[in-house]
Amino acid sequence: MAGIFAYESSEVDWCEDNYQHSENVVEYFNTMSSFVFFMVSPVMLYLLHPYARERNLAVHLVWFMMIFVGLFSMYFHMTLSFVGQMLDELSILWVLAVGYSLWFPRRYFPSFVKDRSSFSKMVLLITVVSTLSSFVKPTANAYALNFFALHILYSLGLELRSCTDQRVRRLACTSIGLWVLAISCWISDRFGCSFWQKLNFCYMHSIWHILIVVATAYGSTLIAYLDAYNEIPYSLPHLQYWPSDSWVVGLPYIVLKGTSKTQKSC
Ligand SMILES: CCCCCCCC/C=C\CCCCCCCC(=O)N[C@@H](CO)[C@H](O)/C=C/CCCCCCCCCCCCC
Ligand SMILES: [Ca+2]
Ligand SMILES: [Zn+2]
Repeated sequence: MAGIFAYESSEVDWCEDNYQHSENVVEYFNTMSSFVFFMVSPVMLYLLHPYARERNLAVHLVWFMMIFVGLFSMYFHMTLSFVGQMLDELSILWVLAVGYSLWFPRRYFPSFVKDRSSFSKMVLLITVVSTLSSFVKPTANAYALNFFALHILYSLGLELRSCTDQRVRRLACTSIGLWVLAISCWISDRFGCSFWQKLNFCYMHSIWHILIVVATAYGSTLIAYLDAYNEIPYSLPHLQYWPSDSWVVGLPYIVLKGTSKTQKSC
């Protein structure tokens, strides 16, 4: 039993050299870069509050749980333990489950699902079964999780087919661009380690941490915007960037310009 908590008891070992900067931290930069979860999550909780208050306070669960994803990611890279790996992967699975329950467009619900509450129960059941199955072949979990990103991109493509709003399209392009960069880093750390070792630059997984958090901030705001547009159109949702709309870098958020039932804008 103690073995599953032991340092390096996970079958996964990322490209970064182990114990390079501390004898207690296996992968120093991968551990430290997980700090970005703690920086972005509180800002997103703050920025999404007006939308969450109007739509459903459960929206806050996504970024609240992302703080735990960051915590478990730090623990995993610090120890490379089996428990760390499972906590890291299962916390991502449960964030995805909450995201799907809240935001999956109701027009794509399977025909036997009558409302969002039944859909959430179905997602809960699938997530519990997936949690149990994840112990069967733990090395396959990360690949399975990445397939959800493909499904999210596919669903976004369907949603955006008829949208001509330039702000929405720009956010979609940035989200997808960030995700492509992030997943390229993840794959190249996994499969191109000998190349990065020759360059003496084994930090692709650390860069993935930063990019995937920002991609999630962009992607989840886009999904939340489309949800607001469909589910609470009277609130007249608009996209803005924090700290300033005119800055090149910033985090997107939703401003609700209407409070009573008025017409749609996109
Ligand atoms: C309609 C559905 C809406 C759902 C929206 C929910 C969005 C948030 C979901 C997940 C957050 C991703 C957090 C990533 C944490 C990374 C921690 C990590 O690095 N773990 C690795 C080990 O250290 C592990 O190998 C990684 C496994 C792969 C995780 C893949 C997660 C899928 C990411 C989905 C991101 C959506 C971006 C949307 C872009 C348009
Ligand atoms: Ca390593
Ligand atoms: Zn990681």
